[in-house]
Amino acid sequence: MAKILDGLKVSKEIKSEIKAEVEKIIKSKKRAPHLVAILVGNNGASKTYVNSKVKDCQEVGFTSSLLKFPATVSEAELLEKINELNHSKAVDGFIVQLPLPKQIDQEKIIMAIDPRKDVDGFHPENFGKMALEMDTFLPATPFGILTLLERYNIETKGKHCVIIGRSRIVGKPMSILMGRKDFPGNSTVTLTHSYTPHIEKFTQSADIVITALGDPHFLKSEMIKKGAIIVDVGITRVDDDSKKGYHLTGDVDFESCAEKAAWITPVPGGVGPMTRAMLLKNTLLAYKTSVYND
Ligand SMILES: Nc1nc2c(c(=O)[nH]1)N[C@@H](CN(C=O)c1ccc(C(=O)N[C@@H](CCC(=O)O)C(=O)O)cc1)CN2
Repeated sequence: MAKILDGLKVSKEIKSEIKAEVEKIIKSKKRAPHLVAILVGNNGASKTYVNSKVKDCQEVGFTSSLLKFPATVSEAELLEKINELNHSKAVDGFIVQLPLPKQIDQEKIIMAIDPRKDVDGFHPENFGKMALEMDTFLPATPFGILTLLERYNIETKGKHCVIIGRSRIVGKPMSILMGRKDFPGNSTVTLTHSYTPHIEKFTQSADIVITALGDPHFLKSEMIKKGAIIVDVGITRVDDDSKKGYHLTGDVDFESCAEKAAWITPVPGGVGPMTRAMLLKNTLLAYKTSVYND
């Protein structure tokens, strides 16, 4: 039976480490780090995520602002706000919650963010630095997965890591990070996607499988090898009769895969909370490296 990679527990440890650092900052009479989150439209999951990001900031002693825009907002309006935040001395880092409505060019928005405040690590300059193993903000979800593996002392060196999904937020950066020379990296990486025929041919030989598809129960036990490490990034809301009206399901068929794997992340309580903790880490880094904080 697989052991659990408990993202909720590790995220709490990381938050308390950050909180201790913030207490020292405040004691030395400096201002607290400040994160701004931009939310566009009414996507239920996005609302949940930004609200939890604001709550996380309160928990560790950061200040934060949540800027809400209607789904009809123009690209020009958003760009104007980004320009304002880029120049604000009071803002260390900011994020634009994705996905954005169709009329907004996501790449244009990301490109407009000052890379020094890009605590999501999505700007091409930061993505390039990540690929070249230079110091920068790492995208929160892959950063969270690496930290989770590191805290559980999971060996990645020389292992075959198969990633399912090539999104800009998870799959693509994850494929680069797992192959980097620093720990936990040094894996041999296979990046699979919707045009990969017979994905099971790859996952069956993988030491580590990372799924980021949003396809509930996609990864079945017959697709993995015994003793594999399974990381589930998928979080799908499935409608039901509960009070909330839905429950969360990952890409992994948890019950069957847990019988065969050595380690596995749960959904909820796995990668999601780690994503949030890493955003805090990046915001603290932005604060420490801010040109306004000498
Ligand atoms: N600007 C960004 N947009 C998006 C990102 C991102 O990193 N930056 N990633 C995802 C969503 N995401 C962060 O924003 C995120 C996903 C999941 C969780 C989380 O805490 N999940 C919980 C369950 C929460 C729930 O009740 O739904 C869990 O898995 O235990 C936090 C953040 C897309 N957009």
